[in-house]
Amino acid sequence: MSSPVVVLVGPPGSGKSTVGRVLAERLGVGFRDTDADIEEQAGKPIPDIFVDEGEPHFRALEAAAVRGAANGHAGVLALGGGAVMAEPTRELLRGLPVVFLEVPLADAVKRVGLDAPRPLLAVNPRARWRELMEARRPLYLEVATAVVDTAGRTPEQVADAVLEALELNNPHD
Ligand SMILES: Nc1ncnc2c1ncn2[C@@H]1O[C@H](COP(=O)(O)OP(=O)(O)OP(=O)(O)O)[C@@H](O)[C@H]1O
Ligand SMILES: O=C(O)C1=C[C@@H](O)[C@@H](O)[C@H](O)C1
Ligand SMILES: [Mg+2]
Repeated sequence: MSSPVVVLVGPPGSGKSTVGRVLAERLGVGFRDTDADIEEQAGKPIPDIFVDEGEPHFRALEAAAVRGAANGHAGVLALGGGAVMAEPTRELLRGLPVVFLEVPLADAVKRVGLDAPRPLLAVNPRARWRELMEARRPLYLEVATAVVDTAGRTPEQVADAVLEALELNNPHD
């Protein structure tokens, strides 16, 4: 069974999806994003899943999506921001090259404010983001084999730092 060459974890706005695509292109491998897998399977956007079926249902779909991708996808894999909250998911990630993309609150709020709606950050995004990070930071650190700071870096620079952290060959060097 094939497994990912890089798994990206981190909070909303850390750039997992954006950097993941850059990394996949650099490495010449495929890219998968569990958020996209869930939307495809459910046939609707994530905010609609939260509204129609609730967060617990979304988390169950997410755990299944990570299981599928961690056991069959040989490229770059980006996880949803909350995927690491599930213990079975953290267990699955053990032994895989997992990079925690760090981002300070100010940058994250700037970034996610410009992007698609995120149900957990719909109200009072700054306070919510801080709360999420407090609960999740230890979990991101638990699964990570490397931590990369994204502050003040473009997605391309973050991709370079990820390759360096994992000692993977960067075709751009
Ligand atoms: N290093 C960066 N510098 C500036 N903007 C960035 C950077 N990385 C990502 N962005 C922008 O931030 C927004 C959020 O990025 P992205 O969707 O990749 O985050 P994510 O970590 O996948 O979030 P989620 O957990 O919600 O899936 C996008 O608009 C993206 O273009
Ligand atoms: O941080 C979170 O809990 C989430 C992040 C997104 O990637 C999506 O998975 C969803 O919006 C939930
Ligand atoms: Mg994403």
